[in-house]
Amino acid sequence: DKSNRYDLRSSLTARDRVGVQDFVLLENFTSEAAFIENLRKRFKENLIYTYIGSVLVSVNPYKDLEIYNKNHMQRYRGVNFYEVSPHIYAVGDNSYRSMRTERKDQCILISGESGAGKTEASKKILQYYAVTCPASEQVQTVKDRLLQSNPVLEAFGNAKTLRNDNSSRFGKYMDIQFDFKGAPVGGHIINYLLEKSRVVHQNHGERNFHIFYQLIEGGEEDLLRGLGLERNPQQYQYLVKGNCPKVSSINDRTDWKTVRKALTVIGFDEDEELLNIIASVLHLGNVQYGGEDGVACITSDTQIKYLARLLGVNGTVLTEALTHKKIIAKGEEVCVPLNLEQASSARDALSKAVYGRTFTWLVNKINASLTYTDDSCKHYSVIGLLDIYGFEVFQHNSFEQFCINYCNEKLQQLFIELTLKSEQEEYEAEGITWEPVQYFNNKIICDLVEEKFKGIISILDEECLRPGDASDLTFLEKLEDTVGGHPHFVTHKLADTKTRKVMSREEFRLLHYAGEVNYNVNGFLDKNNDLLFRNLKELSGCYLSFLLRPHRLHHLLNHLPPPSVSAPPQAATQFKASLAKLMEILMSKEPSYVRCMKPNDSKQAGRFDEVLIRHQVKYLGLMENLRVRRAGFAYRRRYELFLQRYKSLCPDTWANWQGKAFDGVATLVKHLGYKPEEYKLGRSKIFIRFPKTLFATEEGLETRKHGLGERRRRPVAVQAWWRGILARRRARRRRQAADTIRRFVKGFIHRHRERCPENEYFLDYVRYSFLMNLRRNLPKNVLDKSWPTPPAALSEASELLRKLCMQNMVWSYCKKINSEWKHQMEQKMVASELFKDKKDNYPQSVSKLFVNTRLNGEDINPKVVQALGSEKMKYAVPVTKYDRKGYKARPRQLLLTANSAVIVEEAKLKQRIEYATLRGQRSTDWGGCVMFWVLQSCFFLNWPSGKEGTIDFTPGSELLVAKAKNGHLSVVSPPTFLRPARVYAP
Ligand SMILES: Nc1ncnc2c1ncn2[C@@H]1O[C@H](COP(=O)(O)OP(=O)(O)OP(=O)(O)O)[C@@H](O)[C@H]1O
Repeated sequence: DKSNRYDLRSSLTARDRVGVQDFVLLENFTSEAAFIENLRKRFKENLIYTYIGSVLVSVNPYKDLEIYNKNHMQRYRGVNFYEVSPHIYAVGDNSYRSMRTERKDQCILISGESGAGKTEASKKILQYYAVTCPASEQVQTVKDRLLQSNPVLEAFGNAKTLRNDNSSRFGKYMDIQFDFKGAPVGGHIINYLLEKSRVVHQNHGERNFHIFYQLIEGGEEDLLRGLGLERNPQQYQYLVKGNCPKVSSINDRTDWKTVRKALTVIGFDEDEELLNIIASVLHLGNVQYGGEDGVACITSDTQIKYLARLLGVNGTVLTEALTHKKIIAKGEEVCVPLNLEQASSARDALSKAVYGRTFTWLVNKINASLTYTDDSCKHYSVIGLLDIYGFEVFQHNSFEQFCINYCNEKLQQLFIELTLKSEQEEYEAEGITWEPVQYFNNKIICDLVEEKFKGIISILDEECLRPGDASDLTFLEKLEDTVGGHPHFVTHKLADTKTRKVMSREEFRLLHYAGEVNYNVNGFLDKNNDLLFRNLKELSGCYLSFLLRPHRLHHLLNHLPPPSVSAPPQAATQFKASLAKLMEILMSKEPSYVRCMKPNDSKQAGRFDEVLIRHQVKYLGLMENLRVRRAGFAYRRRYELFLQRYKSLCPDTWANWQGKAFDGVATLVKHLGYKPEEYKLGRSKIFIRFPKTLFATEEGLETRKHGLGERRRRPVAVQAWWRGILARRRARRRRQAADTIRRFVKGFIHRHRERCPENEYFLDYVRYSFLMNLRRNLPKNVLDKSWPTPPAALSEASELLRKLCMQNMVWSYCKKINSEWKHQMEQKMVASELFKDKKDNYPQSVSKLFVNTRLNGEDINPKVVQALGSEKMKYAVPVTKYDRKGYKARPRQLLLTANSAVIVEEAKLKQRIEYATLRGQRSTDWGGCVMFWVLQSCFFLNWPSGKEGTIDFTPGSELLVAKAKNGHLSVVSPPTFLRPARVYAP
């Protein structure tokens, strides 16, 4: 993984870095022109993705780019958001990882106008999960079904429009459920506001839902014959309105095969009935009316025959239902014929209702096949994908645009709720100083639309339900009366002259957060009513018989027109309720945003229409988004969580931090080298300003985890085993210690008794410690009288030992006495007799040995040798030589060594010199009477007898022997040289 990451980083070429990858890094981040220029620059290089913090902005390339293969998927796996070039896979991966690590449900909200690439983006995320998430055999089935749900839903819910050849004509929210291992195990889809009007009418250049064309183009001959269909779309009124049955970018025949296969994967076994209904809708469209006096009658019964067969209804009842309506007059039910226009409306209403319910039923079937049935996995995490129509602003905007734009207001409200507002509130709550960002809170517009009693939807419902001649125009008047003063509402009547010029009298204008939109009220009431003529519902028992079988789709009953007394919820109200539910779902999750844009209106690759882009930048609220990102902090986490996650990165916080979490985090970030401008510490959370700071930390963690993980996995078993051994060892030691203490105490109590089991441990211990003590403190010499005090039990043995020791010392002492020593002793004895109590310095002289010279009869001034103990003094060495008998002494030499000063006979000296290696100076000139050699550690003076002289010793760094001016012999010597430590006194 790591090497992969480096590969990837190095693959971030100069091209990848065109402009900025994240708008947050734009120098001039408040300039819309700079924003668009960055988009343009990147788009020209086929870099269609750019971030605003964690929001992904995507521009539809209208061509296949080589950035969606498996290699790419693998590269984005587990890689931090900012390490690689922006991509839809990074968003998918980020949500997936957050879900896994933080155990929080996620949602990815994909918005943008028709053709901007929302559906493609959601499919890419789904494919990413299908490829990269772990899978078992069962999971593979779920993955397949999740993927295959797309072609089915697209066949029934998508159509070619002017803006998009494959436009989703419904909103879709899809939950992907993951088990604890992170494998996708199920899913659930909620659909919103299918554009049913397309079944009966299409604008020029547009088509009906794909499935009709697929069936006619791709259906096998037998199948078509059975359904009473011809292989020619031109034959069907519902397929010719847009005058565009064939589209070059669409291959209906292959798509048909794909859909059939997908239906099999999903486990769909009612496709025969499904196709019957699709064919019925086409036959219904071909029901033609004629008639006189305004009374409608069906001109040909061919369609009725087919319909009766395909739907299993009675032909006469169907004919009656398509040409009459029931009304209650004076308490009685009366059957009233319809005029031509009314009959056509009834027919179209039936077609729309049939198709709409079939679509809902299909979604339910898909959901049933995606339901995860394993009971052992009750707790799964969820990633929701919302692919919903973006803001729509056309030349003529109607009820559908009103609903769609209302939905977008709600989503913007959610965005504000989840990011902008809560962000600022959080900073305040955490005590973090932050300049508040001014943003437009669109709640005021949401309220204008949805408020109870006073909102536009309530007023519309009221008009639909009130008795009397309610019409689209009376609805408009009602609006003027009720919300006329609202700052975001204008009508022709209320507008200033300038606005009046661009508004018709049938329009009202809403000032949406993204811009102004004029809505034409024509058809508002009908579309909101969405009702079948009351008597058509009687058909329901048969024409939708298979749908109504309880075990199949019992809930469809709820969607059927209710009995005449209680009115069904109106379309807008239903939509409002389902949006409220959606908001609730999204609110409980952590959102990620993908903002899709289309670069031009002609579906062309490489064309970047700045006007169109500017428009989208505005109504996607991107500049607002960027402003907030730049002012705020990119990331925040509770101290406990932050510390828990990153503690291993600092030796002070690893493995456990004992103090407060706040202090731990402070220590940690200090260790990580965060700069003051990069973060702030709030009351309970750390706030990190730039994503890159966090990602550097994340990377550190990854590296560390890699190391730790390796080490941790292998030794777990060893650790457990070793811990067991240590614990047992500690327990054994504790037991032994307690036992020892117990025996010691008992022994102490019985210490004066004879040796017995109670005190034997104690006595042994005492004996042992006495002997050890004695060994360390034996007397040093025969004169030393010290002896450790024995314990009572050992006094006798101690005395015996003491005597033995003394005898031993005396014996060794005696052994050392040689004849010379013996002689000394005798001398000392003589001296004692002579000087004891007579000479003051006698006591000090006792321990001093007589030097040989003296013993040899030499007469050396005692001062000489004594003084040799100090180097700083001046020493006189008077050497007058006589032997005892008065003969001239044999030539003598003064030998000064490190320890002694002795006069030796020349002959003996020569002998010594032979042993020594002569290294040093030799001088013969000291008043003509001195000969000396300087050896490494001593020097010799050749001293003629009867001569007197003075030697001056001075410490110095180098040995130097010379005749001084005053006639003395000057010896400069290093401190270690010629420093007699012990001398023999003469
Ligand atoms: N990432 C992409 N790479 C290549 N082509 C793309 C990409 N995204 C979108 N397109 C092209 O743009 C067309 C429209 O995209 P898509 O159907 O996803 O738009 P949409 O936003 O879902 O529109 P609608 O709201 O009408 O459903 C696609 O059919 C495809 O041809």
